[in-house]
Amino acid sequence: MEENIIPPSFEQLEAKAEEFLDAKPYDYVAASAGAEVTVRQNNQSFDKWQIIPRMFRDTSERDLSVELFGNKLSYPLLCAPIGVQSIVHPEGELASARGAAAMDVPFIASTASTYSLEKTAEEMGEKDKWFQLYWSSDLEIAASMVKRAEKAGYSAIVITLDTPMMGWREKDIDHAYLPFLQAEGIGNYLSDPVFLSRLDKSPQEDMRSAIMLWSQIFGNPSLTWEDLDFIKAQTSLPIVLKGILHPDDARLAVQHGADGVIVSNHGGRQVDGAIPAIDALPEIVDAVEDNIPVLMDSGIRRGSDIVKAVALGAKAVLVGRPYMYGLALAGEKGVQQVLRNLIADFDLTMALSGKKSVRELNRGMLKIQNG
Ligand SMILES: Cc1cc2nc3c(=O)[nH]c(=O)nc-3n(C[C@H](O)[C@H](O)[C@H](O)COP(=O)(O)O)c2cc1C
Ligand SMILES: O=C(O)C(=O)c1ccccc1
Repeated sequence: MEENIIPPSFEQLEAKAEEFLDAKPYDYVAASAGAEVTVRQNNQSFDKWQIIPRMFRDTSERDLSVELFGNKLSYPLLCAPIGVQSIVHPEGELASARGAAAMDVPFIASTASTYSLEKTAEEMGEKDKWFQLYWSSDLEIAASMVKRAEKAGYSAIVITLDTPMMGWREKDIDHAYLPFLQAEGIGNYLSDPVFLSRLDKSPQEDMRSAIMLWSQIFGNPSLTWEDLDFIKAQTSLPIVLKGILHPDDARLAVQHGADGVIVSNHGGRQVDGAIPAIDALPEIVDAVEDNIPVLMDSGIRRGSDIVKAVALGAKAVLVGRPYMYGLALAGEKGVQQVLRNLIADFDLTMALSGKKSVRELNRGMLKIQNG
């Protein structure tokens, strides 16, 4: 890889991806819902929190690891589930999964992947991987995917609750861009025995009908808390609920037996005007009272963002768009470099704040501006 193909600055990385990609796929990744207020505030809200570094604290040896669901993670960092990655790079999720594995960062494979979950798992060998479920309105398909993920070696199931339908994404509407209509992002369906059994003709013979069926069964806006038992009954893996923003929903998650929650507004792609995830985090951490781990995503761009989120009580964070830009620019190596930069920045920021272990990060090290 050429020197500097992955700029260390997020803003430059994004600008470079914009230059490199066609407008449609770039906007699909970069843009958000509505006037894009939430995506901006996701980033700005981190600035409100200020770190108060401590001195003379022997930070020569540092431990960045955390424990989650009985597994040790090298860093409090995972790759967020991102669908249709083939729109920015032909190897899509396969390259991202390899890049994440090389950095010892768990990869969360999306239901809406272009490549099947089994193929992605193969790329990662024994490295930690989670599967993200879009809970189909065809319940047998949802069950089938969860069982396939467990069989393929995934160690947790993330259920995304905030996207039973796509948000109002003005740039995509303007471009009339829906990658699924070109059969991208439906690899887990085209490889699913239950999905295939619903078709009269195989996708090879009649892809249009397969895509039509996908569009009918993808989302499931009728789900309620009572339905969670259905998925729990399909698997022994921990269940993590993604898209939690209200403390009452975090309490409901605990009551209904979720094993973890991810505080997220989907990178601002669903409800424009939604609360920034970092602002929702502290109350949610308080609401779950250490019963289950709380993770967060939406706006993680630099090491200091990770320090702040963990200090506010997140056990780990997920990063989304930055690694997509790395994938676009340099495939597997690009993903690796984006993650390496983020981890190096996190390590330095933690050390320079006077902390030698992730366990030492706490709210006492932060001050809220004008607060
Ligand atoms: C192009 C794109 C596709 C996404 N696809 C999924 C998906 O398939 N499943 C999911 O749970 N979240 C999906 N997300 C949301 C991410 O998992 C994550 O919540 C968000 O990107 C985090 O914000 P960040 O981009 O600011 O880091 C997607 C995000 C982007 C940018
Ligand atoms: O674009 C997204 O944010 C997303 O979550 C998604 C949903 C369905 C298919 C692919 C991606």
